[in-house]
Amino acid sequence: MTTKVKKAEIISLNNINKSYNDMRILQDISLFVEYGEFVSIIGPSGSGKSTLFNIITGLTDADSGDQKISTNIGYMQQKDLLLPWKTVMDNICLPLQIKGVSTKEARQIVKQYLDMTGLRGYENKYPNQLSGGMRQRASFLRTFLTSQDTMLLDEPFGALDSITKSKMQKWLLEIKEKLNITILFITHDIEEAIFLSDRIYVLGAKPGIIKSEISLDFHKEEKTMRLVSNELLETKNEILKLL
Ligand SMILES: Nc1ncnc2c1ncn2[C@@H]1O[C@H](COP(=O)(O)OP(=O)(O)OP(=O)(O)O)[C@@H](O)[C@H]1O
Repeated sequence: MTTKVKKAEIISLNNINKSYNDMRILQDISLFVEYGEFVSIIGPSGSGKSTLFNIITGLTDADSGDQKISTNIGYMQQKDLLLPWKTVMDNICLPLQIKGVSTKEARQIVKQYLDMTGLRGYENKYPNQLSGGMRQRASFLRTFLTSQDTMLLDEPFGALDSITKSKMQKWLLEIKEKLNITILFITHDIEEAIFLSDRIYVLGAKPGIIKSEISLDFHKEEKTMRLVSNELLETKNEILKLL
């Protein structure tokens, strides 16, 4: 028997509750994320997933409960929020400039990541000249430069066609290793969650409660194998029954 060695918990929520206008949105949410993990949250529309991210990042206060965050967080929201009048390079430089880094230095920093993220050759284009996948890469790199530790990604591939989505999922796993980051990820797509994650929290709606925590131990090293395995169907059915 193998026992899992627990790594450092860098995000830990205990019994978080949140209501809007007397409507309970999140109820007794307890979850954790360990350093280096890829954790997904899957749940129906309106189950409070984005609200949970807003609470973790401090954009919204919980009504009750405890949270311990011991990591720097970059938050990539559902909309890519790239400024249409700025080039890709200038969009990505923004968070660094806001931190006080000079334009010249910010550009030098961004240049180091262009090859790794597949953005080389696109840096002088404007967001409306990019495909959906490229926009998400630019948005990802901009978010990464705000934190460099932990990324909260709210349905980053929700609007992409299935071929681009599949490429971007593989890209994300590669880039996660290269950048040595932790990811907390929201998705509606069960196969996407199974492919990408080390663990999944399944959220129920009205109110948003955690119905299950699923560890994905199969094909941990070679995640593409998951998509053709028997375990995929079993796990997919398990999640479908919960939703
Ligand atoms: N600032 C707010 N004021 C009032 N109600 C809000 C506010 N933010 C969110 N809500 C409500 O809280 C509920 C949960 O919203 P939230 O966006 O967190 O869900 P979600 O699971 O992320 O949904 P989706 O998957 O559709 O993005 C919804 O009913 C939403 O209308």
